[in-house]
Amino acid sequence: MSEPVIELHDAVIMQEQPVLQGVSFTLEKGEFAYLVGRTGSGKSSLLKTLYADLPLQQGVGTVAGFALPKLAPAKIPFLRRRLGIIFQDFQLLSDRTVGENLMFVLNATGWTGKARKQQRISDVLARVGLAAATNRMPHRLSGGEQQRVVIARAMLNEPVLLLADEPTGNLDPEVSDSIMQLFAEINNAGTSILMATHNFQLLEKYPHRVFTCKDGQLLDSGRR
Ligand SMILES: Nc1ncnc2c1ncn2[C@@H]1O[C@H](COP(=O)(O)OP(=O)(O)OP(=O)(O)O)[C@@H](O)[C@H]1O
Repeated sequence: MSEPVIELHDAVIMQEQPVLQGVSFTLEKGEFAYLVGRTGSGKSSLLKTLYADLPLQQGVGTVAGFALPKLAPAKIPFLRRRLGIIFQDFQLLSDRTVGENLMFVLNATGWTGKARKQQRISDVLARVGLAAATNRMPHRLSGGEQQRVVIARAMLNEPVLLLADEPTGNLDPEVSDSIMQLFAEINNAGTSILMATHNFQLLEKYPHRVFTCKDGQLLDSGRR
């Protein structure tokens, strides 16, 4: 069997003080899991630890094959290249077209060859149903379309894992549904997904494994 995409053992998730303690879980290749819990319970902090925005100071763990404790700063971009990271607020560069936003990431992650890069941009935009949006400015797109561009951007480097923090937080139910369907397609193609959400309707409608942050611990509620 291939190694898990995420493996944490007895990890402490730290902000200025411990947020979650004794965190142990694995997420297998191709698995989809939700991360739920009240405001301030530690969902974002856990995700930040997984993409090395917060250091893992206690416990052991690997993400996408990178050992998290003592991960050298120079290695962090290589870890992030294996991940797709998606937030609630879209964080597209507002002064560049959709295509330029995606080109920016390809250039920053070492892609070469103009035709190859343009082909990759066309491919990911087609995958999220926005083939015609290359030359549009982000603010001319709806919230749902902007989130699709963010997902396209996250897919550029064929990540093994998508980490999504409230990806439907600003979207109405219908648009949230279409984002979930897109996630399902991405997941079915083999990418693991860990998604923090407050939206329990999505959990009911698209059942997957559920992790709950509660009282400083991470509980594995199993599949709903
Ligand atoms: N940058 C920071 N510096 C210090 N403490 C922080 C920081 N960010 C979050 N915290 C604290 O860490 C704890 C967990 O916050 P976190 O943002 O991980 O929760 P969350 O479950 O994602 O909340 P929400 O659902 O509101 O996004 C909270 O007590 C919060 O105050």
